[in-house]
Amino acid sequence: MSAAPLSVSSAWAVELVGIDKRFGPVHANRDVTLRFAPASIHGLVGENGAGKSTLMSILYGFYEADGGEILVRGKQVSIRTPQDAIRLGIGMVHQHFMLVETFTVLENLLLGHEGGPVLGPAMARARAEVQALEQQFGLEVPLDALVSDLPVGVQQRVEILKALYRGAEVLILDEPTAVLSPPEVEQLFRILERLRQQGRTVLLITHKLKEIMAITDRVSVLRRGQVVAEFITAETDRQALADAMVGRKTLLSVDKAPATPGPVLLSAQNVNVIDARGVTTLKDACLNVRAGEIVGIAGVAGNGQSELLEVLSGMCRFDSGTVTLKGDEIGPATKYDAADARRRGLAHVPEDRLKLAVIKEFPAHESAILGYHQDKGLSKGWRLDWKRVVAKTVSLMEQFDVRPGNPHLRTSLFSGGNQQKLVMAREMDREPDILLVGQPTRGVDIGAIAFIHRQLVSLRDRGKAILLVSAELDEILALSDRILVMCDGEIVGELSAAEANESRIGTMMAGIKDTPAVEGVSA
Ligand SMILES: Nc1ncnc2c1ncn2[C@@H]1O[C@H](COP(=O)(O)OP(=O)(O)OP(=O)(O)O)[C@@H](O)[C@H]1O
Repeated sequence: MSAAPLSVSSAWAVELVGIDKRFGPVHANRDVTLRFAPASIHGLVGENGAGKSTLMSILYGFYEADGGEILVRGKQVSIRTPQDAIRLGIGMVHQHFMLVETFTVLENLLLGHEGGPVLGPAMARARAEVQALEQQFGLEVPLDALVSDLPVGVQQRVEILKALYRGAEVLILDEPTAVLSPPEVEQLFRILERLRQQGRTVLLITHKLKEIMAITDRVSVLRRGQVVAEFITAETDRQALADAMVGRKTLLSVDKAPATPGPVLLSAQNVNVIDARGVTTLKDACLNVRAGEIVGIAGVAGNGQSELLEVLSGMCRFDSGTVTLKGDEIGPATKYDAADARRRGLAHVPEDRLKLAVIKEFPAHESAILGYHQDKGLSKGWRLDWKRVVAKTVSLMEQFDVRPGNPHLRTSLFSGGNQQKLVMAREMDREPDILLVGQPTRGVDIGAIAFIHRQLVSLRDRGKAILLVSAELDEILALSDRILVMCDGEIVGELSAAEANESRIGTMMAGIKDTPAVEGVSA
């Protein structure tokens, strides 16, 4: 089934008119009217919980609206299921891909195909049709490879191709760049531009205003379920978008004084990690983090940053080398786990919030004390004192502006940004001497990002040592006093904040070594 030619009987590809949706007491979409043009990329921005995903889920048939109507190419339609949406030429690429990992790309593309299993000549025809689409949109994917063997950027291309193969004229992408490396983002943008040139409509949900400015034609801003602003992208800027999202003036840059570093509190010397397959995932890592400084680790995801954080936080063993925590040496044979790390004054905000930092199914007050159950202030005798736990959670929620401030609400019902603020509050509450923090603002809206950044700078200014791993170069550049760059399991270079810029870091991320400066990576 190749994509049908665009037949436009209206100036709009899709119109959402007066869409309303409630989840119990939450009014997720309030009388939303939005119109999307053919041959355009339309951005949708808003704070966590503003109602973007709900609106797109209504368009894709996951949820039914309580009120309002949807028009596709000028005709009123009823979309009750994703199959209805697909039949109307609407496709969606989710943040978490919906592919069968043990199938090949081609098998995934044909899965759920209306004609049932495709064999022999029909299979050859389907392959030819898919290849034609690949050509048309510049979407290269290895059709016979197993999905599980593909990098995340290629899996995403499979999802896009799948939607196009099912005839999508309108493609919804929910935070598509959250999991991509910078070169993968560039490649995705080239594909989206090709889609636009070929008359398709792309609806792009993202928290990254830079992406909105780079690629969209128009952008709509949602706040508390309502459309509060619409812009032609060329006529606006990031600041205006940020202000509309938050509803007040927002500081986009991080306000910080130069660091005054003290003694080294955390160091690694020639640390190596060899994984179960015998691959060295962390090679001879050497670094120092001093009191009163933020050291940022830049790199394309999967180049050893996660292993480095896991070793330093006691979550993963290392095979050789030494870690020194406030003067105490830790070797591969030393007993050192996450609880030991905490006792020694090291706190850790893990990269994978949902897997490692909270328990989704538990109420917020249980996630808010995870790892700190044995604190004397939380127990009565040998049992946890739940009243104190709840009171502690309420206080953390107040300090870190966690919304809603309900300690009994299930953790999974908070937005990503609010879950992250809860984790940051928990880890910073004990004034750790050393904080390891991985991807602190992934999936987090700009209001919460500004808040989290301020907290990190203030911790630094209180003389603490912070090691920050982030896939966001802007974040690394905004926060770090020194920057180390990792590639292929190695720290390939170091730059001071003054020397660092995107292009220099980008070159190092590609594995081209730079001369160590200031502290020296092997210092
Ligand atoms: N299935 C659901 N049940 C109950 N409440 C929900 C459900 N889905 C969303 N909500 C609530 O509806 C509101 C809008 O959520 P939505 O996910 O649409 O926001 P968003 O703008 O996409 O946020 P984010 O940027 O965090 O993804 C939030 O308050 C959210 O908690």
